[in-house]
Amino acid sequence: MPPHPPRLASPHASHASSVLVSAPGKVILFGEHAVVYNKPAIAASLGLRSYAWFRAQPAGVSPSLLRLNLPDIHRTTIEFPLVQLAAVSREYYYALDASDAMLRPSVLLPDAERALEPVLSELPHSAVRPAVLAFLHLFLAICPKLPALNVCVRSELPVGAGLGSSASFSVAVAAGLLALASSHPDIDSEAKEEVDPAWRVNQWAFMAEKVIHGNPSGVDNSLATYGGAKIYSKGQLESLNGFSSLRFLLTDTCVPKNTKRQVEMVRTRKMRFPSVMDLLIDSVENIVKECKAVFRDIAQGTISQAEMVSSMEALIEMNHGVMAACGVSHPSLETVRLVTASHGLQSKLTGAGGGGCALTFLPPGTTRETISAVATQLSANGFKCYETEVGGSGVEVRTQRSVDSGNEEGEQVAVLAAWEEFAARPLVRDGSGGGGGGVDGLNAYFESS
Ligand SMILES: Nc1ncnc2c1ncn2[C@@H]1O[C@H](COP(=O)(O)OP(=O)(O)O)[C@@H](O)[C@H]1O
Ligand SMILES: C[C@@](O)(CCOP(=O)(O)O)CC(=O)O
Ligand SMILES: [Mg+2]
Repeated sequence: MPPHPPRLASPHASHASSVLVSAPGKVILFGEHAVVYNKPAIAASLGLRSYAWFRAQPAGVSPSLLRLNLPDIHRTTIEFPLVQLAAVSREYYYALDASDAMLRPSVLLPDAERALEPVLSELPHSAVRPAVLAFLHLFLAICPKLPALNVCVRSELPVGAGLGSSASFSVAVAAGLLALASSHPDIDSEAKEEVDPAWRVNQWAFMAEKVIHGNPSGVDNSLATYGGAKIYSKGQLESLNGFSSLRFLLTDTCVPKNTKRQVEMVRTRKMRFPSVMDLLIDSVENIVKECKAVFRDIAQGTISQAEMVSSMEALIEMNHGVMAACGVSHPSLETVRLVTASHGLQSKLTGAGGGGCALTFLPPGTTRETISAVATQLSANGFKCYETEVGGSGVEVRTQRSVDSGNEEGEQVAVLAAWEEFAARPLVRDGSGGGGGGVDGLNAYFESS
């Protein structure tokens, strides 16, 4: 650990790069909550993504700042003068457990969190604190030279709805900071070590998820990092052929839920009634095994499509029932189930439950008319429907072309305009937008890395 406050990066280094990262949300088909107890879960990345744009602070700005723009959570903008961060950082680094804390992903220990308290005390909303604390932990640990940055994170995902917005936020932030750290000659950090970059992103994102969730299983950040349609079990991912060809409707009940609270609730019930809860959790494991067998059988041609559909529907119904028994359903989720069942479609909660999203299985051949009729009825209940692909790419990191060098003034202006648009895009839950507005225009300025 550095025994003294870190040396700040030279504030306006001309080689400072900007980075645009995107990471998907996820949908859990089977296994939420049980996965916290080391049971397997079946999950896939979603077509809805979070985008984090990191820009080096323009030359001439004083004082040097970390400016964090999080419009999706109460339109938050926070500025941390770097001298203020440097002042708290001595305690923070001291409190990190290992002497090589910067060399490997490290959990935010209570003393390190306490050290950050002076810069956190005035955060207005409860949703803001975990996100900012997670960001600061990664920023200080990954970039100990404290570069001056503007950071904006936007999401196509509804926040707090069971689609893994916290994990896609965590993965995007981890990947962006690691990319900056490895490309910035003024920032010496672990990023120069020879470790699989995706592994490192995933591990740091897991640390951020711990700040936000308390006790995450790791399934969400793993899917947001690696993408695809997978079985997740004890930190390992296994591809699951057949899953990504299935279609689902996602319904956000717009009832806010908090994953940390939901996970704690299940733990409390498990401590109170272990003999009951252990069986429920084991039964989720068996549902996952049955689902895996269905995918195997359909791939081998030993069951018909109709048999596959009827098995999936039964498993969805059973998994939801078990989750309800664990105490994590909600009247709004039961309404989704009733509405979709009246059209012959099965639904279950997805994610932490207690509100948030339900997933409805759309068997092959479900007509457009049926989907529209269901969506219309769900909307009439105040819910919001998403039809989205599953199994797409994981985290993507793109670095900005040489506009930071100051040679291309016109392009600088255009990038700034794109930034403003990116930050001002309407919120998903406003019902007024979402879906990538302000992101498409950025493609011209970034290249894959
Ligand atoms: N785009 C975002 N910007 C800032 N913070 C975010 C964003 N997305 C998620 N978060 C953080 O994650 C929390 C929601 O996490 P969680 O309760 O796990 O719900 P979810 O099911 O969406 O992951 C938010 O309260 C916030 O702290
Ligand atoms: C309930 C849980 O299984 C999934 C939570 O997902 P989400 O935050 O509701 O998107 C918790 C976890 O796996 O860490
Ligand atoms: Mg979450």
